[in-house]
Amino acid sequence: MIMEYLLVQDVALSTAPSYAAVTKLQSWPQLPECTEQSLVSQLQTTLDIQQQLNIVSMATGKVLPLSSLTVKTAVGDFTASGSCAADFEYKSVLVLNQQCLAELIYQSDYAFTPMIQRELLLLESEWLFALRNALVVSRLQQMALKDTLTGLGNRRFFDDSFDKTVQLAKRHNDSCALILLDLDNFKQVNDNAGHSAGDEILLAVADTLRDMLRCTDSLFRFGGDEFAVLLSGQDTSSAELVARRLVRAINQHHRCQQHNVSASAGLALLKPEQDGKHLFAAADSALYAAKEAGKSTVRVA
Ligand SMILES: Nc1nc2c(ncn2[C@@H]2O[C@H](COP(=O)(O)OP(=O)(O)OP(=O)(O)O)[C@@H](O)[C@H]2O)c(=O)[nH]1
Repeated sequence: MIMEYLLVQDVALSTAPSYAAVTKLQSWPQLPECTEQSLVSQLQTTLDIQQQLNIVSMATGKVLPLSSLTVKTAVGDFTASGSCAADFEYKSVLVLNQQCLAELIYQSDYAFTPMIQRELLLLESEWLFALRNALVVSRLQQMALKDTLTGLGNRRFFDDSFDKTVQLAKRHNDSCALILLDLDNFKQVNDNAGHSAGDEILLAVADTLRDMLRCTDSLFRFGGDEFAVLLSGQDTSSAELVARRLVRAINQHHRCQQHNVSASAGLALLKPEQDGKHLFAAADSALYAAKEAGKSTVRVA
Protein backbone atom coordinates (compact mmCIF):
# COMPACT_ATOMS: atom_id res chain seq x y z
CA MET A 1 0.00 0.00 0.00
CA ILE A 2 2.70 2.45 1.01
CA MET A 3 4.35 2.07 -2.39
CA GLU A 4 1.42 3.87 -3.97
CA TYR A 5 1.85 7.06 -2.02
CA LEU A 6 3.04 10.34 -3.39
CA LEU A 7 6.87 10.42 -3.68
CA VAL A 8 6.72 6.68 -4.06
CA GLN A 9 10.28 6.44 -5.30
CA ASP A 10 11.66 7.46 -1.94
CA VAL A 11 12.96 5.09 0.65
CA ALA A 12 11.26 5.80 3.95
CA LEU A 13 13.47 6.91 6.81
CA SER A 14 12.73 5.70 10.30
CA THR A 15 9.93 7.50 12.11
CA ALA A 16 10.70 10.44 14.29
CA PRO A 17 9.99 10.16 18.02
CA SER A 18 6.40 11.06 18.73
CA TYR A 19 4.81 13.40 21.22
CA ALA A 20 2.10 13.02 23.81
CA ALA A 21 -0.70 13.95 21.46
CA VAL A 22 -3.12 11.08 21.87
CA THR A 23 -3.07 11.17 25.65
CA LYS A 24 -3.45 14.93 25.59
CA LEU A 25 -6.45 14.86 23.34
CA GLN A 26 -8.43 13.04 26.03
CA SER A 27 -8.30 16.30 28.00
CA TRP A 28 -8.77 18.51 24.96
CA PRO A 29 -12.12 20.05 26.06
CA GLN A 30 -10.35 22.46 28.41
CA LEU A 31 -8.37 23.84 25.49
CA PRO A 32 -9.76 26.65 23.34
CA GLU A 33 -12.38 25.85 20.76
CA CYS A 34 -10.71 24.52 17.63
CA THR A 35 -12.54 25.77 14.57
CA GLU A 36 -11.75 24.40 11.13
CA GLN A 37 -10.06 27.67 10.24
CA SER A 38 -7.83 27.54 13.32
CA LEU A 39 -6.90 23.95 12.53
CA VAL A 40 -5.61 25.07 9.12
CA SER A 41 -3.71 27.92 10.77
CA GLN A 42 -2.19 25.61 13.35
CA LEU A 43 -1.11 23.17 10.66
CA GLN A 44 0.54 25.97 8.73
CA THR A 45 2.85 26.70 11.66
CA THR A 46 4.99 23.60 11.03
CA LEU A 47 6.39 21.53 8.19
CA ASP A 48 7.14 18.64 10.54
CA ILE A 49 4.84 15.70 9.80
CA GLN A 50 4.98 14.44 13.37
CA GLN A 51 3.92 17.81 14.74
CA GLN A 52 1.16 18.14 12.18
CA LEU A 53 -0.10 14.69 13.18
CA ASN A 54 -0.19 15.78 16.81
CA ILE A 55 -2.23 18.84 15.92
CA VAL A 56 -4.64 16.72 13.88
CA SER A 57 -4.94 14.11 16.61
CA MET A 58 -5.88 16.78 19.15
CA ALA A 59 -8.47 18.22 16.82
CA THR A 60 -9.79 14.71 16.16
CA GLY A 61 -10.31 14.30 19.89
CA LYS A 62 -13.19 16.75 19.52
CA VAL A 63 -14.94 14.26 17.27
CA LEU A 64 -14.37 11.13 19.36
CA PRO A 65 -11.87 9.95 22.03
CA LEU A 66 -8.95 8.38 20.17
CA SER A 67 -6.62 5.68 21.43
CA SER A 68 -4.23 5.82 18.52
CA LEU A 69 -3.56 7.76 15.37
CA THR A 70 -0.99 6.77 12.74
CA VAL A 71 -0.18 8.28 9.39
CA LYS A 72 1.64 6.20 6.78
CA THR A 73 3.50 8.14 4.11
CA ALA A 74 6.19 7.52 1.53
CA VAL A 75 8.71 9.19 3.84
CA GLY A 76 7.83 7.02 6.84
CA ASP A 77 5.15 6.13 9.35
CA PHE A 78 4.32 8.47 12.21
CA THR A 79 2.30 7.65 15.30
CA ALA A 80 0.99 10.02 17.94
CA SER A 81 2.57 9.01 21.23
CA GLY A 82 0.53 7.46 23.97
CA SER A 83 -1.11 5.44 21.25
CA CYS A 84 -2.37 2.03 22.22
CA ALA A 85 -4.50 -0.60 20.56
CA ALA A 86 -8.27 -0.26 20.78
CA ASP A 87 -11.32 -2.22 19.69
CA PHE A 88 -12.32 -0.13 16.72
CA GLU A 89 -10.14 0.81 13.77
CA TYR A 90 -10.87 3.10 10.87
CA LYS A 91 -8.61 3.73 7.88
CA SER A 92 -8.79 6.64 5.53
CA VAL A 93 -6.71 7.55 2.49
CA LEU A 94 -5.74 11.19 2.07
CA VAL A 95 -5.88 12.21 -1.58
CA LEU A 96 -5.04 15.60 -3.08
CA ASN A 97 -5.34 16.33 -6.80
CA GLN A 98 -5.64 12.61 -7.50
CA GLN A 99 -2.38 11.93 -5.67
CA CYS A 100 -2.39 9.65 -2.68
CA LEU A 101 -0.59 11.52 0.10
CA ALA A 102 -0.97 9.11 2.98
CA GLU A 103 -3.08 6.64 4.86
CA LEU A 104 -4.52 7.55 8.25
CA ILE A 105 -5.27 4.82 10.76
CA TYR A 106 -7.49 5.73 13.67
CA GLN A 107 -8.14 3.51 16.68
CA SER A 108 -10.70 4.12 19.38
CA ASP A 109 -12.76 2.34 22.01
CA TYR A 110 -15.77 3.93 20.33
CA ALA A 111 -17.25 2.87 17.02
CA PHE A 112 -16.56 4.89 13.89
CA THR A 113 -20.14 5.49 12.86
CA PRO A 114 -20.90 6.92 9.41
CA MET A 115 -21.53 10.31 11.05
CA ILE A 116 -18.14 10.22 12.81
CA GLN A 117 -16.50 9.21 9.55
CA ARG A 118 -18.03 12.22 7.83
CA GLU A 119 -16.68 14.54 10.52
CA LEU A 120 -13.24 12.96 10.27
CA LEU A 121 -13.31 13.50 6.52
CA LEU A 122 -13.90 17.20 7.07
CA LEU A 123 -10.93 17.42 9.44
CA GLU A 124 -8.75 15.47 7.04
CA SER A 125 -9.56 17.89 4.23
CA GLU A 126 -8.10 20.67 6.40
CA TRP A 127 -4.80 18.82 6.55
CA LEU A 128 -4.23 18.07 2.86
CA PHE A 129 -2.23 21.12 1.74
CA ALA A 130 -0.12 21.33 4.89
CA LEU A 131 0.65 17.62 4.67
CA ARG A 132 1.57 17.87 0.98
CA ASN A 133 4.02 20.68 1.81
CA ALA A 134 5.50 18.74 4.72
CA LEU A 135 5.99 15.68 2.50
CA VAL A 136 7.82 17.72 -0.13
CA VAL A 137 10.13 19.22 2.50
CA SER A 138 10.77 15.82 4.01
CA ARG A 139 11.57 14.42 0.57
CA LEU A 140 14.07 17.23 -0.10
CA GLN A 141 15.71 16.64 3.26
CA GLN A 142 16.07 12.96 2.45
CA MET A 143 17.54 13.71 -0.96
CA ALA A 144 20.15 15.98 0.60
CA LEU A 145 21.32 13.12 2.78
CA LYS A 146 21.28 10.25 0.30
CA ASP A 147 23.82 8.99 -2.20
CA THR A 148 21.93 8.97 -5.47
CA LEU A 149 23.56 5.83 -6.91
CA THR A 150 23.27 3.40 -4.00
CA GLY A 151 20.58 5.01 -1.86
CA LEU A 152 22.91 4.81 1.14
CA GLY A 153 23.47 7.76 3.45
CA ASN A 154 25.96 10.20 1.96
CA ARG A 155 28.94 11.99 3.51
CA ARG A 156 26.76 14.75 4.96
CA PHE A 157 24.50 12.19 6.60
CA PHE A 158 27.57 10.37 7.90
CA ASP A 159 29.00 13.53 9.50
CA ASP A 160 25.76 14.14 11.32
CA SER A 161 25.24 10.51 12.42
CA PHE A 162 28.89 10.11 13.40
CA ASP A 163 28.80 13.07 15.80
CA LYS A 164 25.55 11.86 17.34
CA THR A 165 26.80 8.28 17.72
CA VAL A 166 30.03 9.40 19.39
CA GLN A 167 28.22 11.78 21.74
CA LEU A 168 25.68 9.14 22.69
CA ALA A 169 28.40 6.56 23.36
CA LYS A 170 30.26 8.98 25.60
CA ARG A 171 27.15 9.98 27.50
CA HIS A 172 26.40 6.33 28.28
CA ASN A 173 30.01 5.40 28.97
CA ASP A 174 29.69 3.10 26.03
CA SER A 175 31.79 2.69 22.92
CA CYS A 176 31.28 2.70 19.19
CA ALA A 177 33.31 1.53 16.22
CA LEU A 178 34.03 2.97 12.82
CA ILE A 179 34.91 0.82 9.82
CA LEU A 180 36.18 2.63 6.71
CA LEU A 181 36.10 0.49 3.59
CA ASP A 182 37.76 1.27 0.28
CA LEU A 183 37.61 -0.87 -2.85
CA ASP A 184 40.88 -2.06 -4.35
CA ASN A 185 41.60 -1.74 -8.06
CA PHE A 186 38.26 -0.12 -8.72
CA LYS A 187 39.57 2.48 -11.11
CA GLN A 188 40.52 -0.21 -13.64
CA VAL A 189 36.87 -1.30 -13.89
CA ASN A 190 35.91 2.15 -15.12
CA ASP A 191 38.96 2.28 -17.37
CA ASN A 192 38.55 -1.20 -18.86
CA ALA A 193 34.85 -1.98 -18.73
CA GLY A 194 33.27 1.44 -18.58
CA HIS A 195 31.61 3.64 -16.02
CA SER A 196 28.36 1.66 -15.92
CA ALA A 197 30.27 -1.53 -15.04
CA GLY A 198 31.88 0.49 -12.23
CA ASP A 199 28.44 1.61 -11.08
CA GLU A 200 27.26 -2.00 -11.03
CA ILE A 201 30.15 -2.94 -8.77
CA LEU A 202 29.30 -0.09 -6.41
CA LEU A 203 25.66 -1.21 -6.32
CA ALA A 204 26.67 -4.83 -5.69
CA VAL A 205 28.97 -3.74 -2.86
CA ALA A 206 26.27 -1.55 -1.32
CA ASP A 207 23.76 -4.44 -1.44
CA THR A 208 26.28 -6.86 0.02
CA LEU A 209 27.11 -4.55 2.92
CA ARG A 210 23.43 -3.75 3.54
CA ASP A 211 22.54 -7.45 3.65
CA MET A 212 25.28 -8.28 6.12
CA LEU A 213 24.69 -5.53 8.64
CA ARG A 214 22.10 -5.32 11.37
CA CYS A 215 19.43 -2.67 11.21
CA THR A 216 21.08 -0.98 14.21
CA ASP A 217 24.30 -0.49 12.21
CA SER A 218 24.65 2.51 9.94
CA LEU A 219 26.06 2.31 6.43
CA PHE A 220 27.21 5.19 4.25
CA ARG A 221 28.88 5.83 0.93
CA PHE A 222 31.29 8.72 1.01
CA GLY A 223 31.41 8.99 -2.75
CA GLY A 224 33.91 7.27 -5.03
CA ASP A 225 34.64 3.74 -3.88
CA GLU A 226 34.71 4.47 -0.15
CA PHE A 227 32.13 3.27 2.38
CA ALA A 228 31.75 3.72 6.13
CA VAL A 229 30.04 1.57 8.75
CA LEU A 230 29.16 2.80 12.23
CA LEU A 231 28.64 0.19 14.93
CA SER A 232 27.37 1.09 18.36
CA GLY A 233 26.52 -0.70 21.61
CA GLN A 234 27.07 -4.42 21.76
CA ASP A 235 28.27 -4.63 18.19
CA THR A 236 31.44 -2.87 19.19
CA SER A 237 33.00 -5.93 20.88
CA SER A 238 32.69 -7.91 17.69
CA ALA A 239 33.62 -5.03 15.36
CA GLU A 240 36.74 -6.74 14.05
CA LEU A 241 34.74 -9.84 13.21
CA VAL A 242 32.19 -7.67 11.42
CA ALA A 243 34.89 -5.84 9.44
CA ARG A 244 36.52 -9.10 8.33
CA ARG A 245 33.17 -10.54 7.35
CA LEU A 246 32.34 -7.49 5.24
CA VAL A 247 35.68 -7.54 3.44
CA ARG A 248 35.38 -11.28 2.80
CA ALA A 249 31.86 -10.89 1.41
CA ILE A 250 32.99 -8.20 -1.03
CA ASN A 251 36.05 -10.19 -2.05
CA GLN A 252 33.89 -13.24 -2.71
CA HIS A 253 31.20 -11.41 -4.65
CA HIS A 254 31.15 -12.80 -8.20
CA ARG A 255 30.98 -9.36 -9.80
CA CYS A 256 33.97 -8.15 -7.81
CA GLN A 257 35.91 -11.33 -8.60
CA GLN A 258 35.06 -10.93 -12.27
CA HIS A 259 36.81 -7.54 -12.28
CA ASN A 260 39.50 -8.40 -9.73
CA VAL A 261 38.09 -5.90 -7.26
CA SER A 262 38.54 -6.47 -3.54
CA ALA A 263 38.14 -4.37 -0.41
CA SER A 264 40.39 -3.03 2.32
CA ALA A 265 39.16 -1.84 5.68
CA GLY A 266 40.39 0.17 8.62
CA LEU A 267 38.72 -0.28 11.98
CA ALA A 268 38.91 1.88 15.08
CA LEU A 269 37.07 1.71 18.39
CA LEU A 270 36.24 4.82 20.39
CA LYS A 271 38.46 5.07 23.46
CA PRO A 272 37.28 6.97 26.56
CA GLU A 273 39.74 9.84 26.14
CA GLN A 274 39.01 10.23 22.40
CA ASP A 275 36.57 12.39 20.49
CA GLY A 276 35.08 11.87 17.05
CA LYS A 277 38.02 13.43 15.23
CA HIS A 278 40.44 10.98 16.87
CA LEU A 279 38.21 8.06 16.04
CA PHE A 280 37.92 9.03 12.39
CA ALA A 281 41.66 9.69 12.07
CA ALA A 282 42.42 6.31 13.67
CA ALA A 283 40.12 4.42 11.28
CA ASP A 284 41.56 6.33 8.33
CA SER A 285 45.13 5.46 9.36
CA ALA A 286 44.13 1.82 9.79
CA LEU A 287 42.65 1.84 6.28
CA TYR A 288 45.85 3.34 4.93
CA ALA A 289 47.81 0.59 6.71
CA ALA A 290 45.54 -2.07 5.17
CA LYS A 291 46.23 -0.65 1.71
CA GLU A 292 49.95 -0.53 2.42
CA ALA A 293 49.86 -4.13 3.61
CA GLY A 294 48.86 -5.26 0.14
CA LYS A 295 45.09 -4.51 0.07
CA SER A 296 42.21 -7.00 0.45
CA THR A 297 42.64 -7.00 4.20
CA VAL A 298 41.60 -5.40 7.51
CA ARG A 299 43.72 -3.41 9.92
CA VAL A 300 42.70 -2.37 13.41
CA ALA A 301 43.91 0.94 14.86
N1 LIG B 1 31.66 4.07 -11.89
C1 LIG B 1 31.84 5.00 -10.96
N2 LIG B 1 33.10 5.38 -10.67
C2 LIG B 1 33.28 6.30 -9.71
C3 LIG B 1 32.20 6.90 -9.04
N3 LIG B 1 32.71 7.79 -8.14
C4 LIG B 1 34.04 7.75 -8.27
N4 LIG B 1 34.41 6.85 -9.21
C5 LIG B 1 35.75 6.47 -9.65
O1 LIG B 1 36.30 5.66 -8.63
C6 LIG B 1 37.73 5.67 -8.78
C7 LIG B 1 38.35 5.72 -7.39
O2 LIG B 1 39.72 5.85 -7.51
P1 LIG B 1 40.74 5.00 -6.66
O3 LIG B 1 40.24 4.81 -5.28
O4 LIG B 1 42.09 5.61 -6.83
O5 LIG B 1 40.71 3.63 -7.43
P2 LIG B 1 41.32 2.23 -7.01
O6 LIG B 1 41.73 1.61 -8.29
O7 LIG B 1 40.34 1.49 -6.21
O8 LIG B 1 42.59 2.59 -6.15
P3 LIG B 1 43.15 1.73 -4.89
O9 LIG B 1 42.22 2.04 -3.78
O10 LIG B 1 44.51 2.26 -4.65
O11 LIG B 1 43.14 0.30 -5.28
C8 LIG B 1 38.05 6.86 -9.67
O12 LIG B 1 38.44 6.37 -10.92
C9 LIG B 1 36.72 7.60 -9.82
O13 LIG B 1 36.56 8.20 -11.08
C10 LIG B 1 30.88 6.50 -9.39
O14 LIG B 1 29.87 6.95 -8.84
N5 LIG B 1 30.75 5.55 -10.34
